Amino acid sequence: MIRIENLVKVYKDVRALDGLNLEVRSGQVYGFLGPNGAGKSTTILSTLGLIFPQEGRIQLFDLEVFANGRFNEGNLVEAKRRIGYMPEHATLWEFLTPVQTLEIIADSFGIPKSERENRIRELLELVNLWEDRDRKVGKFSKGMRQRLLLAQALINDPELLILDEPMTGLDPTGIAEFKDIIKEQRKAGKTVFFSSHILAHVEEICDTVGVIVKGKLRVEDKLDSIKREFLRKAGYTIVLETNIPINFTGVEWKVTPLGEKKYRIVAPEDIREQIHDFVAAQGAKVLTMQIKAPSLEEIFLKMVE
Ligand SMILES: Nc1ncnc2c1ncn2[C@@H]1O[C@H](COP(=O)(O)OP(=O)(O)OP(=O)(O)O)[C@@H](O)[C@H]1O
Repeated sequence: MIRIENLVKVYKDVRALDGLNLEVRSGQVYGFLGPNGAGKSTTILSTLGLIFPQEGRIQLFDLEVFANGRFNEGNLVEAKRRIGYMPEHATLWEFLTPVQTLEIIADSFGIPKSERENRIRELLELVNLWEDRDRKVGKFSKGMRQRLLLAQALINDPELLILDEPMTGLDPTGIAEFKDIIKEQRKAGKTVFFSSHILAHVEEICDTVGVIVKGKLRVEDKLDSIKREFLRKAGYTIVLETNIPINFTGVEWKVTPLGEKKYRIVAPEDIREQIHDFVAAQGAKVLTMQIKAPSLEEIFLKMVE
């Protein structure tokens, strides 16, 4: 649905995108993670033709929208008809109600009046704002505003949703509600690409995560695979009983004698195989084994280091 190759965007003296490669496939919920200033908004704005990158290639669906330093306007317009976009800093008309807001957006997409009423009701029910349909948006909480912005992004029944930091500033209830709506979208067969600088936002809902750091994609994988990979780098503490003094040299293990025949081994990586070999060769016994797996937050921090 989105294919980005070697994208470069330089703002004056800042190289915001430094040869970015990224691919979002049909039906995926893709979490685009990265610390503040990593280049997430720049990627999204480039993808939608809202800013001009200098180099690289962007394809949306099967349409080439950017190549050789220029946008293909025809392809871009065609692609954008099939996309729903929620910007990071969007404004709402404070004196209008959700229904009035969506009527204006529906008109801008040329949705016929006969379909408009049903479509708006359907969307407001989906984002849990139907009960508030006649209240002024100016009185809405951050969570309600974000849900209304999402309803706006969905007005044209898009195949691909692009959401820039949609959960930032929401409280835990707001985040849970927003995640539920995204899960519904996935069930309905939509592809969702959303950015965040908070790892917890991508948990439970993303199939794939891409991590951008300083304008480059550092990791692109399934969340489970990323977790597994880091589990191999977890800390291991094993207590062994053995008649033979342990003397592992040349490895980063810390061996501490714990009284007669007992040793504690602390290692910063998965040493189960080596311990197994030692136990098999020496007839030693494993008394306890602890694995200190890094939390997702620690994994993320390691990736962006
Ligand atoms: N219009 C601009 N002019 C100059 N520099 C810019 C402009 N927009 C962004 N930048 C710089 O480009 C880099 C990437 O910014 P971008 O907004 O894409 O990051 P981000 O990952 O979306 O960050 P955040 O999570 O804070 O929104 C940053 O160093 C930023 O300061």
